[in-house]
Amino acid sequence: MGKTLSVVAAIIENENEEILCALRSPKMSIPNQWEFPGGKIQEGERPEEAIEREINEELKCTVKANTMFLKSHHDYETFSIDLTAIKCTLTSGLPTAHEHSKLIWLKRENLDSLRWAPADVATVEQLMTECL
Ligand SMILES: Nc1nc2c([nH]c(=O)n2[C@H]2C[C@H](O)[C@@H](COP(=O)(O)OP(=O)(O)OP(=O)(O)O)O2)c(=O)[nH]1
Repeated sequence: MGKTLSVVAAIIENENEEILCALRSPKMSIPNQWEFPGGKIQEGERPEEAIEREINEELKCTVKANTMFLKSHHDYETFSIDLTAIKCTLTSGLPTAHEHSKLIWLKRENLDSLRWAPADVATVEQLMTECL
């Protein structure tokens, strides 16, 4: 088993109660699969700081980290991920895809229509149970 990465991911909801979903590009690791935007926590960073930095870098907008939503662990074949999903509020600008192939807003009930990165499935399921 390879190394374990600590990764933060943003759950961003808009005024229509839709959640932002991002398609990883063919050039990224885990290509062509959907994720919640974010990235690796750097040394010395708190998860809240990491998600605010990553969203600013990747989507060219700003968010505020609100509440921790779900921590999950997933073993890929060559590495593992500790994923911390954090609910965030958009504070300025609109998310735009720079590194991703596409961004879409989806209602919770439709989240399982996408092919998610395997590490995200637990978070997707938790989000979908919130709408029951
Ligand atoms: N950002 C993000 N990464 C995820 C999710 N689910 C999942 O398995 N991953 C994986 C993909 C990558 O192997 C790793 C995060 O790397 P990344 O490429 O997004 O992070 P980064 O911007 O810090 O990476 P780098 O290219 O700057 O080194 O976690 C998710 O929901 N969001």
